[in-house]
Parts: sequence; structure tokens; C-alpha cells
Amino acid sequence: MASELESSLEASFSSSCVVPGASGCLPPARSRIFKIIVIGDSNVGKTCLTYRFCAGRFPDRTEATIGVDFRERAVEIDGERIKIQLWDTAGQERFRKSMVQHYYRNVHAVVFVYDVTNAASFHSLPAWIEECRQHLLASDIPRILVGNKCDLRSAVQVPTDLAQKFADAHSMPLFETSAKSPHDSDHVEAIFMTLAHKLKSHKPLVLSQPPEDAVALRPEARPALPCWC
Ligand SMILES: Nc1nc2c(ncn2[C@@H]2O[C@H](COP(=O)(O)OP(=O)(O)OP(=O)(O)O)[C@@H](O)[C@H]2O)c(=O)[nH]1
Repeated sequence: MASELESSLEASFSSSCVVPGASGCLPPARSRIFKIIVIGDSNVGKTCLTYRFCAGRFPDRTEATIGVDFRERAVEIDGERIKIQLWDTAGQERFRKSMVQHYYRNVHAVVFVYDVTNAASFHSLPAWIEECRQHLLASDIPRILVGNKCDLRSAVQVPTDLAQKFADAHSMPLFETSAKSPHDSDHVEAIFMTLAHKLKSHKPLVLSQPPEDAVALRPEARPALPCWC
């Protein structure tokens, strides 16, 4: 499944109409697709965050992710319809092994997640950053840091100023949020939409030739490092 998905991602376009020229069918509306991987320790809430953004609600129940789950949502930014594809990865090492190389192919952005009520999940972040480095993730792709479960105020173990220092040291913006309670702190919707805006402006793709039934893409010359300030 991952490899099928990746081959479609290599094109980074999708079409809402797959029968060119069929009567009554409008010309295909192509959307750019952005692959965002969501990584962090098990139980920090990666599934709930991706579900909140794509389904608009907190899931009734979750189980440990095995391998990877995909969720997708189409959004419109400045008149362009783009697809945000979230790869919800397994936090447990035993459920990651077989899939890990797939996560890191053709990635457009990374979301690092920790649980504000679990200091260990915060202290694991350097290991997740190192994993990205080992998989040769380009240093200029957008990365953000998300502290989840802010609704559990009395149980917070990771103070905001500590998390902010870490984020600053790694040139990432920090968001504190709750997948469960959308009114707490930064809104999950706003976090992913902010990322979508950055991707739209910083990762342009252009058609190399007008396609009939095939699309070839090449990235434009890369702009300078994105500024997250
Ligand atoms: N209170 C609270 N609980 C949350 C929140 N987000 C997730 N949870 C709970 O945390 C637990 C783990 O959530 P998941 O989304 O499955 O965690 P995960 O990071 O995907 O875990 P793995 O799949 O094992 O990597 C579940 O019991 C969720 O209900 C949140 O914002 N607030």
C-alpha cells in the first residue's frame, strides 16, 4: 500500500476525474498533494491529531498504530485546491521496523509530536530528529513541534518555556494543543493550515508540459531556507 501511494505521490498531483474526455465530465481538476509525516513516541496522540484535522473530531477510540495510517484532506488556499496527506506513523518501535524507509520518501514536511503530560516523550525528540537525519531528509523542509494534550492542565510535565527553548534550538515553531479539546491553546486546524500555507509557498511544483493523461513534474529552483519566524 505504501509503495502504491508513493508512486502516486511521486507525481504529487491527483485528479478528480479519471476518464479524460468522458461526456459530462469536466476537465480534471488537479490538486497538488503534500505528504506530511507525523512522528513521535507512542501514545502522544498522533492518530488523534491527524484524525482531528482530517475528520474534524476526536476519535471515539484508538489503538496503537501498526506501520502507518494515511489520512487526507483537501483544502483551498488562495484559490488553489491542495491535498494534505498526513502519514500517521507508529510510535512503537516494533510496529515501525518494516515501514520506516517508506515514511521518509518524498516528504514535504515533518510534524514532531510530544505529550505535554509525559516528559519522556519530550526527551525522545532528539532521537526522532536524528532518525530524520539518518534518512537524509532535506534540511530545508518545514518542521514543526507540537505539544499535545494541553487539556490535561494539572498533569503538565513539560513547561512551555522548556519546549520553546528546544524548538528555538532546532529552528522549529512550537504549537501547544489538544486533539481532544479544540478550544485549548493552538487549534489543530490552525496548526496544519499554517503548515499548508508554508508548503504552498515554499515547495512549488510546475508542470513540465501540459498533460493529457500523464503529468510530469519538476520542482522549481528552490527558494532560500524558509523563514519560520
Ligand atoms: N486528554 C487527551 N487525550 C488524548 C489527546 N490526544 C490523544 N489522547 C489520548 O491518548 C491516547 C493515545 O492517542 P493516539 O492518538 O492513539 O496516540 P499515538 O501517538 O497515535 O500512538 P501510537 O499509534 O502508538 O504511536 C488515546 O487514549 C487518546 O484518547 C488529547 O489531546 N487530550
